[in-house]
Amino acid sequence: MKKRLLIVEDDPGLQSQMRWCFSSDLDVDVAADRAAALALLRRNEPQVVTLDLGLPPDPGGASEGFALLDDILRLSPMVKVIVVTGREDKENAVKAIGMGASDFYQKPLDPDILSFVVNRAFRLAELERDNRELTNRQNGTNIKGVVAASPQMLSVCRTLEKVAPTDVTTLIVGETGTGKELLARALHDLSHRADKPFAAINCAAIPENLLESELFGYEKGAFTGATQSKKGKIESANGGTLFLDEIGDMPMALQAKLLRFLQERSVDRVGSVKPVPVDVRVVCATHRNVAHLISAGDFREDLYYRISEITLEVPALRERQGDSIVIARSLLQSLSRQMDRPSLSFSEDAVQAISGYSWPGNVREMINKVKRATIMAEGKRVTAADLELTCEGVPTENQLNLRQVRETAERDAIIQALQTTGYNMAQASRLLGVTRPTLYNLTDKYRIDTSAESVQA
Ligand SMILES: Nc1ncnc2c1ncn2[C@@H]1O[C@H](COP(=O)(O)OP(=O)(O)OP(=O)(O)O)[C@@H](O)[C@H]1O
Repeated sequence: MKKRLLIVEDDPGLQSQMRWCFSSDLDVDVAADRAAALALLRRNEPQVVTLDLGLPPDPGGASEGFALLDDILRLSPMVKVIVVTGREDKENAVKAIGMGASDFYQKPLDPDILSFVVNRAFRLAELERDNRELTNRQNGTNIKGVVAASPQMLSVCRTLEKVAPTDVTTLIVGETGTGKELLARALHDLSHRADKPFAAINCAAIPENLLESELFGYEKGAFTGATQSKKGKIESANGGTLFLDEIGDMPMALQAKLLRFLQERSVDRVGSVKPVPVDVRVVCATHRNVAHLISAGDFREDLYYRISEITLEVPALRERQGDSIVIARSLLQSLSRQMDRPSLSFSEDAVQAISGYSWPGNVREMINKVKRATIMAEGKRVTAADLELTCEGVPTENQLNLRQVRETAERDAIIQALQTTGYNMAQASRLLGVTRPTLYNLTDKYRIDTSAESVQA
């Protein structure tokens, strides 16, 4: 693939110096403002962008540059953005890196150093692309209970498999119903602690005054009604894994006590002054935005750093290409077996509705809908109406360009056709109105695994 660089710079002198610096090795585009930069990003899909933060209408400040950085990373998260700042402008450089820029470069322009920084960014983009392709090629997951076929979820599963054998404190974040608890259990099951207890507690479901004694336990006489001593969840997980669900909802006072436990690895039961040493691996989960909680003063930053030695971000179901139909099929199979209605399958309109729907309640919502449909279906086919579904589209402003829209639609249609025909290439190619060789070319192009066995339940 040809290397393409987008230079965003409003100073005509610097524009031509930079163009001169790179045009012998790279395809170079130059934009002087945000609108032109976004148009070139959509049209030419550069792998690397150099971005001068001081752009019109705020050439002396950085507001327009930051807004553009945000746009670029939203539209094309894999692009490497090198932020170009003034000589003394360390603060903005740090802020840009925090937002997701991959590097920064300080003026005045030194062609050798800038070339070095730009080449390094191209190398990084290339390595990441190779890595993504490798991940896409290895389809399927062996994690018990997790059904996944999308590159996004498979990548989460691979990270989980690497993290599980270690004792690092792991934070799992993701919308409600995405499978955070399922993954927390998988972390335990794949660890050396698997034959020891997995103790889970939902910090949002227990009233504040009870949560402390539930977590830390209490001594006899610690409060009215404490007729005998009781171990808390932390102690009962000894040797195993403690799962703190909805950690974002933990009251401030308890956050301090939890932090102390994480630092000292011993618990103080309520009403006791003798700490009890405990060996647990801690996994936390939340559907809330912890950064927002911290800035609102509702979550301790020091505790956040303690619990997030590794963070697993579970994508929403709508962001996982091809997963919705694979999970729906697996659910239909198990639920119809449970309800004694075997051999149910989805009709064509149901398959389309499942793929087109945005699943705001993620897998949990899907379980409810498939359960309902299993009860309601009249024949052997479950229809979109049984699922109470209608189709939705992706908002245009979140799509990079027409090519991306076309390719996403093409990939989804191929996956759907393969799934509908049980991965029969001849039938799928007829359904899609293309020849078999064309279908093989397309599955190669999109790295779609054509063997049904690769999609595991
Ligand atoms: N990839 C998956 N494959 C199969 N089942 C799944 C998958 N992800 C989630 N589930 C199922 O969906 C349901 C909800 O999952 P889970 O409780 O783990 O979500 P959660 O993110 O912890 O939700 P919440 O934030 O509301 O606590 C569970 O029954 C779980 O087994």
